[in-house]
Amino acid sequence: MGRLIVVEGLDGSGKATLTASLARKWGEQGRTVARLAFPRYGMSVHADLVKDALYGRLGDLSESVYGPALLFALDRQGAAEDIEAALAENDIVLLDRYISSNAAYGSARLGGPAHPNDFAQWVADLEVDRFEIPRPDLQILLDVPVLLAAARARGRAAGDNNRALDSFESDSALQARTAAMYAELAAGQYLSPWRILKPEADGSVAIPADLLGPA
Ligand SMILES: Nc1ncnc2c1ncn2[C@@H]1O[C@H](COP(=O)(O)OP(=O)(O)OP(=O)(O)O)[C@@H](O)[C@H]1O
Ligand SMILES: Cc1cn([C@H]2C[C@H](O)[C@@H](COP(=O)(O)O)O2)c(=O)[nH]c1=O
Repeated sequence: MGRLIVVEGLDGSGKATLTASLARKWGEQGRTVARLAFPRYGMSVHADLVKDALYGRLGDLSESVYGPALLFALDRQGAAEDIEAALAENDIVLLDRYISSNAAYGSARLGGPAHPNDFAQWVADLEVDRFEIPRPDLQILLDVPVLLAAARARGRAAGDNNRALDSFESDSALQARTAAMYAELAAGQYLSPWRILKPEADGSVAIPADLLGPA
């Protein structure tokens, strides 16, 4: 049975870059790695609907906190069997965003740590207990300063006509509250143990040797 490892962090924090780098390094060690990113745009009707909500194309659903969170969760429920199968066949299943994205962004939309709420528990009850979505073995928080992540997200949007900032990405106060929520979830070991990776002064992220495991 493989390990389910998740990379979490803000929009533009470098999750896709880090997951690619982790997969390459584990592959070089001879480990088999399956990768998946959430939301599964283009693969799941729920992911495509939530994208519509993020770009204001679903009326008042965009203002809802629980509505989009339910769509994100249904996207993962639709992938649960594939994740179980990938765990049976690989050493590592590596995910770019997972259940904690829902907990962090939804709690932040309700006000973040300054307005304590039970949204993260609601997400765990829904996704892990009710939908039986596999629990992660390890979550890695890419703890990049909010302003750096925002600058990268803006830079990517400027260079790619298909990557205009969505309503979460363009809300800098939401991003700051989400960063605080991620810190809280990691400190509380939400759903699994967490590791926190911070960038070096030049923005690069060093992967600790013990995270890669024995060569
Ligand atoms: N260590 C790094 N140094 C410099 N630029 C980086 C680094 N990591 C990522 N970037 C750049 O920042 C941008 C965002 O990176 P990436 O797509 O990996 O982030 P992400 O967290 O997956 O974003 P999102 O969640 O918004 O899709 C990209 O243009 C990428 O090339
Ligand atoms: C999976 C997931 C994502 N979100 C948030 C995080 C982002 O701001 C957007 C879309 O994700 P992307 O990586 O920019 O494509 O949605 C969320 O709130 N809940 C989730 O489960």
